[in-house]
Amino acid sequence: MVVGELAQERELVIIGGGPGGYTAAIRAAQLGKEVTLIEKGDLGGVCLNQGCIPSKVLVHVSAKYGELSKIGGLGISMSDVSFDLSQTAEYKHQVTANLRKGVEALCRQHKVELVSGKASFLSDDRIGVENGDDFQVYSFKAAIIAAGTSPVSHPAAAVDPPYILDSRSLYSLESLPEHLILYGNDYTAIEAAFSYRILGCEVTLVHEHGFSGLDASIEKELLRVMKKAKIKWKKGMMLKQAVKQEGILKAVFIADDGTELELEGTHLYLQTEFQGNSEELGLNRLGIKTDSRGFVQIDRECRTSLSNIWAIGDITGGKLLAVKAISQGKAAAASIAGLPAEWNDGFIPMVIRSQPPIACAGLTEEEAKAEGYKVRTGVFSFAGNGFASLAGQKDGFAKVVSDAENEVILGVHLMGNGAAELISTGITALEMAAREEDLSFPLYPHPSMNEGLLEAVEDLAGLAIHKPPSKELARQR
Ligand SMILES: Cc1cc2nc3c(=O)[nH]c(=O)nc-3n(C[C@H](O)[C@H](O)[C@H](O)COP(=O)(O)OP(=O)(O)OC[C@H]3O[C@@H](n4cnc5c(N)ncnc54)[C@H](O)[C@@H]3O)c2cc1C
Ligand SMILES: NC(=O)c1ccc[n+]([C@@H]2O[C@H](COP(=O)([O-])OP(=O)(O)OC[C@H]3O[C@@H](n4cnc5c(N)ncnc54)[C@H](O)[C@@H]3O)[C@@H](O)[C@H]2O)c1
Repeated sequence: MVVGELAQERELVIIGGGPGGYTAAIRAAQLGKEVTLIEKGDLGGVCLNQGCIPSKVLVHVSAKYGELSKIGGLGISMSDVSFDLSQTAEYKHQVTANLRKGVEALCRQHKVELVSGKASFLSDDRIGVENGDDFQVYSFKAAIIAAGTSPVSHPAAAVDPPYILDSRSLYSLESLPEHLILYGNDYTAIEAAFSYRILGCEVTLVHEHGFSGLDASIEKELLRVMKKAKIKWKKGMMLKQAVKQEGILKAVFIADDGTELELEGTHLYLQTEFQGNSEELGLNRLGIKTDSRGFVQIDRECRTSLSNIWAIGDITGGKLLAVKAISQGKAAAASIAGLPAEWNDGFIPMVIRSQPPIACAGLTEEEAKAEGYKVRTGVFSFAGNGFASLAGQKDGFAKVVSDAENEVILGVHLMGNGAAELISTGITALEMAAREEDLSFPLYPHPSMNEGLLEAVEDLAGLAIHKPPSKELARQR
């Protein structure tokens, strides 16, 4: 091993080039800091290379494939429709490679020094970086830890890895699974259920509890759409054991009353727990406070228990989302630059790319009631929206939850085409503590899915135009 003799002096070092780390690097450079970004694998982290982007490539491809069966009625005819997962994989590689190149170019343009290698702390102001036989030492004034998490393997599965999938291997399959069993109630399980089912796989979704965090009416619509897509679904079952016997994967599930369910499949996805990648960094040696799962404890500025070290993204636990890592990256950079800084965990958008997608922010009706609000709700089905109708995408609805006492919007829940884009209006409204009128007064493009949200807001006062009156109102008239 070649060991650098002297510690090379740096101002700010960032460990991990995922969405948290590279956002922090660019923002800190914009704020005048000299930045060194250390990455042991690929720039872009889990999000770009295994997570957000690869999963959404499959969502996009399967949605296009699914549309083909409906285009006959539009006057377009096509023959010889086929699907080839290896070409999709090639497309995914091109997309991720281009995005990686983009991140690398941006870093260079902002004069962020990129260092390849595995970092670990030697002390509270020095870091070692190992790359093959080379070992370099850097001293720093400030550091940001953005090293992400690792999945913890599920205790009930004793099967070879190719047949057992976690959220990171689910999108790197070389061939389509014949029968994919998904055990989980998370975004990943739902997104994969739709993508793989639309591409022709048999899909069974099994979980112990309901889909976490969804408004009950959205969950009901999700189950209806899943049934329509022929995704099999079992609730209230816990995985007891998964084994591979004579080339067949067998998963045994057990209900509270002891009833067992045995499923045979080709692949089994297991929703796993995660642990922070703190051990390899030597955080315990430094005395940086972590919890029992290796998640680093931080304050509102993302500062750890050591005053010159910040931590951001998945390694800080809580909601493991790129959207949070990005917000924390900007806050940490601002804090290091001496600016007022606080990361925003107010209205984290919850997006599930089911088909059609779900996007929610703020309180569900059930949460608002539990918090003691006098709640009123407005609901508008996309079946009544002109654009949804012409695009043949009438599934889903918009629902708005508001405080009946002062008309302040408390939550926005969408399921329908374009929901992930449309939710930004809801988030802005929530962030600005908008009242119903703030959303119903502005003009909305026509025809567009946006009008679905407008009509849900109008429905709070029973004034949606493209919705029949309630039976009670119709009787009164
Ligand atoms: C299938 C899937 C779909 C997802 N979809 C979404 C989505 O739609 N929206 C969303 O917001 N989030 C999504 N996520 C979550 C998202 O990927 C993570 O929240 C995000 O990647 C966290 O970013 P991060 O920067 O904290 O860490 P990571 O992206 O995990 O990056 C950490 C980086 O640190 C590097 N590293 C670790 N240790 C060291 C070391 N010792 N030295 C040097 N480098 C090191 C790693 O190589 C890695 O590149 C998805 C995840 C998965 C798996
Ligand atoms: N559309 C999306 O936003 C989307 C889609 C897919 C996956 N994801 C993200 O992908 C990653 C993997 O997703 P997942 O759904 O498999 O995992 P998850 O984050 O939903 O959690 C998996 C398990 O770990 C537990 N857990 C998570 N964080 C914890 C913490 N800090 N302390 C204790 N327990 C914790 C959860 O309760 C759950 O049992 C996550 O980052 C997830 O948020 C996001």
